[in-house]
Amino acid sequence: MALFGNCFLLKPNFLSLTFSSSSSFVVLNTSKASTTTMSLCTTFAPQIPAHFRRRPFSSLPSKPLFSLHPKASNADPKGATFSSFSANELSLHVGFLGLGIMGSPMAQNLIKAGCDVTVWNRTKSKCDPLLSLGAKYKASPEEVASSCDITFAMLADPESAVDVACGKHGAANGLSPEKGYVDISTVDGPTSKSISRHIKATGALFLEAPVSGSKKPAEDGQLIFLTAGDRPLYEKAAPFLDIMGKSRFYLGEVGNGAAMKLVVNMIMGSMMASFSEGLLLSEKVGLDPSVLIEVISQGAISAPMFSMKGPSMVQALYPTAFPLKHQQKDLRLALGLAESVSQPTPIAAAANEQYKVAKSHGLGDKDFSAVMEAVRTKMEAAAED
Ligand SMILES: NC(=O)C1=CN([C@@H]2O[C@H](COP(=O)(O)OP(=O)(O)OC[C@H]3O[C@@H](n4cnc5c(N)ncnc54)[C@H](OP(=O)(O)O)[C@@H]3O)[C@@H](O)[C@H]2O)C=CC1
Ligand SMILES: O=CCCC(=O)O
Repeated sequence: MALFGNCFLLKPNFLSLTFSSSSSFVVLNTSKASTTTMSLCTTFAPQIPAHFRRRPFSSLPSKPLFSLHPKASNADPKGATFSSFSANELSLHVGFLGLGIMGSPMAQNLIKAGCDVTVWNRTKSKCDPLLSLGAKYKASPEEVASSCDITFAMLADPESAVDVACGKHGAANGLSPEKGYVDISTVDGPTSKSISRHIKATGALFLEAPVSGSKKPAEDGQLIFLTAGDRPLYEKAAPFLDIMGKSRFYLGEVGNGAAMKLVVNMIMGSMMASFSEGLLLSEKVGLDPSVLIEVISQGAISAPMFSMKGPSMVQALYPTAFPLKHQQKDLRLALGLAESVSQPTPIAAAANEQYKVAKSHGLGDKDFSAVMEAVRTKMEAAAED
């Protein structure tokens, strides 16, 4: 990487970024040679008004921005063995609160890896499949937290995350020093900070750890954890995160994990709304949307999400992996995050309106790809005008 005046030159195959697994420093790997040079250079874009131009980077950050750890186990691809974890780590008692689409397979992977897992869910019947795999049951979050060393929570939204952590018979009542609480739910930073304060008032440690990845990655132990909070708890929970996920980022102070997750999901929600518009437009102008999906899959805007969800969207089928109501919640929270720093986000705001319409049509429990039905309704209404 070189800086030439205003130009920031990257040789993508020559320099690859890797991240040390033992420290939080970003490492530049210069081992791969290439002649390709890509430039992000303000002087190459004189038509862009100065105040919109990208400011040149003056140097690499002097402080690490985050640390990334790839999966630290030598688990086989099916998740059958986890021999890199010591008996000591796996002997910790682990609690799991919230057994929805995500929580159930995550807890199941912990049980299958040999962990001692105690579960609780508001709707008790959802515990049954896990109990038959060997999990223990407690009747409240408080009882789970008091019987476990680390308690994970995977709840629907800020309200339920607060209630389960801080409410009557909430986890905080069962916590004490030496214990830890890891909240995996997607919530906003202020909510996460408030939960953190409650948890830490008990002497226990707190980590926020929302995930990227949906139902299938949860089943396959391939989630991406976006963690922030007490570093000692991050280290203690790492073997369990590695059972449930393929990588983990440690992002510093509580709120940073939540913010990262909301930014990712803001982009995702806008992408899906835009993809829906494209599928419907292609059909309207006489193209085969299935061919559009194939064309996209071969080009620069290819994304697993389009290839995986596109074929069922074309058939107006939306089998739920990520509920639409949660995507709308994330857009709402992301817009709040943007507002807190006075950043305009008109694209996300427009996408959010589509999800709100879809929700009002009773599609909240369908997959978020059902936003296409809101786009379709608008298109049909416009055709009638
Ligand atoms: N599905 C996905 O692809 C992904 C989801 N997420 C996020 O993970 C979280 C969980 O998602 P997911 O598993 O899909 O959601 P689900 O709707 O399937 O599960 C939600 C869970 O929260 C519980 N819950 C809801 N309200 C309350 C309440 N008031 N008190 C106690 N428990 C409550 C539900 O209990 P009950 O069974 O009784 O209803 C259930 O266990 C959300 O924050 C979501 O945004 C993150 C990444 C991917
Ligand atoms: O919050 C949901 C994220 C879904 C995904 O990352 O595929």
